[in-house]
Amino acid sequence: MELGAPLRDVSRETIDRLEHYQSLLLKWTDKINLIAPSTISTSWERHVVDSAQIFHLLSSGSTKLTDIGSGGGLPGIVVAILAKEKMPLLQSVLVESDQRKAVFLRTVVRELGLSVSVKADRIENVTETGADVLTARALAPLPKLLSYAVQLLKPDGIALFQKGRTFEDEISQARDAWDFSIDLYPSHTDQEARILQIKDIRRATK
Ligand SMILES: C[S@@+](CC[C@H](N)C(=O)[O-])C[C@H]1O[C@@H](n2cnc3c(N)ncnc32)[C@H](O)[C@@H]1O
Repeated sequence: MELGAPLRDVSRETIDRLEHYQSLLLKWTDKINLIAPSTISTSWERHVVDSAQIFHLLSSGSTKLTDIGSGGGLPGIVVAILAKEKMPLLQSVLVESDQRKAVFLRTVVRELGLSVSVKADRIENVTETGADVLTARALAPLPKLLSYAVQLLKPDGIALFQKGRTFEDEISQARDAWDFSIDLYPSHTDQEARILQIKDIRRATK
């Protein structure tokens, strides 16, 4: 197994936990389609390593992370596994409206002893606000993600969104309705993808 750059400096225990998570993900995917069948054979790189990149973009003082539309726990569970070793004060909330996926997420949290609570609800109903960091992967177009960000982040919080090749179009669309500052990071797992680090998000005043 190729660890990938985002996992080179982690302990054997953390790799064991990530492998345990991957095996649960593959086992449950048979029944509830947590990842696309076409990505099963490349799931380590495509999902685990891809999600681990997010951990390296957290600021060191982060204590409260919210991951929305977590699905099978990407990136939220992977980030929480890395945080268990490297950022033990980080507490995460994973928001997932599909009840079966929420059961899966709670199973992983229990088996791996992670500092994570799972909200089996729609993002729009979440009342825990004031997150330091908001993450989302494969959930919604950027303008929609920004509306979730203003709902859930503290004023100086940071959003980390993983986007594929449409990232430039999504950013320019979002500029119609939102003001924000953004930094783009390359993805280790997909040349065409970017990680969008966004802050100072406000509705645009026309
Ligand atoms: C395409 S999946 C992506 C899952 C995961 N983030 C990943 O990268 O594999 C989107 C997930 O978001 C959930 N979802 C979509 N809209 C939601 C909403 N409004 N509130 C909560 N969960 C939502 C869906 O149930 C689904 O599991």
